[in-house]
Amino acid sequence: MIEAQNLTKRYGSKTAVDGVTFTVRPGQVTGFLGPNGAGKSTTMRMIVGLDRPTHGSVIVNGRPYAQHAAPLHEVGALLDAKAVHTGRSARSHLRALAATHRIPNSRVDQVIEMTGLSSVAGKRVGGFSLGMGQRLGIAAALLGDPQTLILDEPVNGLDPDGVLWVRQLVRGLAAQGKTVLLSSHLMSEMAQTADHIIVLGRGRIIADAPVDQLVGSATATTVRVRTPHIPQLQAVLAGAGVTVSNSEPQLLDVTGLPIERVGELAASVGVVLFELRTMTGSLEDAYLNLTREDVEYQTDAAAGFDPRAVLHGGAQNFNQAPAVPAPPFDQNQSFDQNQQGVNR
Ligand SMILES: Nc1ncnc2c1ncn2[C@@H]1O[C@H](COP(=O)(O)OP(=O)(O)OP(=O)(O)O)[C@@H](O)[C@H]1O
Repeated sequence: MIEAQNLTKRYGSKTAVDGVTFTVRPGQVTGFLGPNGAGKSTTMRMIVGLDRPTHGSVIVNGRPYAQHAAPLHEVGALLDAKAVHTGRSARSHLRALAATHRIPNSRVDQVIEMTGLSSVAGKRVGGFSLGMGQRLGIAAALLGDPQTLILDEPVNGLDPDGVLWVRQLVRGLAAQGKTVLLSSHLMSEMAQTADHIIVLGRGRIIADAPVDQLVGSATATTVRVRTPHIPQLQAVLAGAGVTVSNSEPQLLDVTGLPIERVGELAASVGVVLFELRTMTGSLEDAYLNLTREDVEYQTDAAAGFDPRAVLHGGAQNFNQAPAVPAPPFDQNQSFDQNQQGVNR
């Protein structure tokens, strides 16, 4: 469990995190969303004591991170996959971390296998691709079999197999009762992975709700009707609180009426329907609606885009079997044989 109270971080005149209060609960995956510069990474760094709050506090599993005697067993964090000694092999990097907590080498081998790094475990980290570095960061986060995991953009640079693996991994960890806080800019992926979402905008919390609730409240539900009798249907639908848009021939999108009522009104004037269905918004729609005012670094395209117009259909058990085996690398494709490309 992560509990933040009035957490604030200022860098000079810049307020990166502005009095946020939230709880990240065990047994579920909590997605941490927000535009670039919203304060997600700063918040995550404060959770693990890498940044000191200007005001407020944050505790993990009941106490500040720095007060845990064996933090790797409490909190596993992937914050910056590049923060690794490039001259070491993946295995020696993990063994060095493990030695700080008397974690046995057998656990190192286990997390190497879990993260699909077996074939490159002896290679220097300096030659790892971005995706391999991410896997190594996830391996390090899992090393102490912690109760709480904090993963900043863990799927960044992963191939589709890797993205699927991370999704299954974190879902499995949450199912074991662990607390998982995960940031990502991939909304479709987050929609499939998270149970609960916290959205930050300019350092403040914009939303903190279960995914379904967030999508339901931040997007409009539309009834889509396909009929050859558009004018007759439009005439009968016209009324207070009903919005009808006609984006294509034979197609109407109706907001403000339940699907049953649209069907009844069509029947009342003898209009034949070829299609009648409810279209709910996506997490991406909800996110874009929520953060429209809070995007600091905005492109013209994003500024002019109206998302509302687009609706789419515990215990330290080192012997625990890996929940989801990771797909191995194609070593020939992913590994920089010349050891030149650091974190490509
Ligand atoms: N060490 C620092 N010194 C000064 N400003 C900083 C520092 N770290 C972060 N900031 C600023 O604080 C704000 C929040 O940054 P942060 O990296 O937490 O955002 P973020 O939500 O993680 O963004 P992104 O999605 O781009 O990773 C930004 O304006 C950033 O420039």
